[in-house]
Amino acid sequence: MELRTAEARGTVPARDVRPALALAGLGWRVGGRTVLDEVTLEVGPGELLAVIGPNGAGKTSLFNLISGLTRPSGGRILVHGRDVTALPAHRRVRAGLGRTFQTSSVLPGLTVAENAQLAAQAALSGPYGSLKPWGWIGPKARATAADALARTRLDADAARRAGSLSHGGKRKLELAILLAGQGARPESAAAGQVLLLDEPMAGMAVEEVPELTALIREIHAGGATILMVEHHMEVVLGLAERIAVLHHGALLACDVPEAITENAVVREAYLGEPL
Ligand SMILES: Nc1ncnc2c1ncn2[C@@H]1O[C@H](COP(=O)(O)OP(=O)(O)OP(=O)(O)O)[C@@H](O)[C@H]1O
Repeated sequence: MELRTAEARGTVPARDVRPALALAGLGWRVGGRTVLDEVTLEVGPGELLAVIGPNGAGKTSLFNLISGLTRPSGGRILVHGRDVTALPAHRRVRAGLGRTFQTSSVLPGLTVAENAQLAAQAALSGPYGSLKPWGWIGPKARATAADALARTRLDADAARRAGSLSHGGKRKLELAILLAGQGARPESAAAGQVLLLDEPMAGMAVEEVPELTALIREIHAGGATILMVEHHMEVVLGLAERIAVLHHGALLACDVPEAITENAVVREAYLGEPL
């Protein structure tokens, strides 16, 4: 007897089941050492998936591979079904893949608005720039940046020098820069943004954590697919729909938060550290 799913029988509407981001057997070897070992993971459209793991597990290396800063030794990376493994970082950004960095990428001497505007204009101009002089900001970039600052509640600080913001403020500006760069591209908005957030809570004062958490929740609720590396377990458990656990470069588990916190192998990997 032929077994067919309800979707194949046409009793439920067909939906786009392509993952927003798919990693297939992704590996990275450097200096004779396997830093990442055949990582296979799918992030669904609009999903928020957190990657956790002890120090040195390979989380940043994984982000570097996905964003195109380093090339994998093996495996493939697909964004909305498109193979981006061979694309340079700026072409991946055009495919809808944006990233924040663990270390602040904010330009401290510029104003908050200028930081966001430059990101938007760079996205609009492409990797080789336009014929306009450096620093030229067009009306579309201004509007996109203003929208990103409003979404990150930085509009009141637009005229401030970015360097004068608190650490939390700088992390918010990083998010605004990411949103401004992505928002400037209608093609990536249509396809759905895939945002890689590298330890957004790193170095944050305790009182600043809830606001940034709420901001990430809002960006996610707006439709973005988010892959987030984060050590702060309260934030991870509060935001993530699924949690992937990396250990010694291999994917130990990937499941809903309740299953991960109960997982004995995961607990063992953390050597008794609280999850
Ligand atoms: N360019 C490199 N050359 C050699 N080894 C590297 C390189 N980059 C990373 N590694 C090693 O790969 C391992 C994983 O590092 P990675 O920074 O990805 O871990 P992580 O999970 O992000 O750690 P943390 O939580 O401390 O940021 C570490 O042992 C690191 O020393």
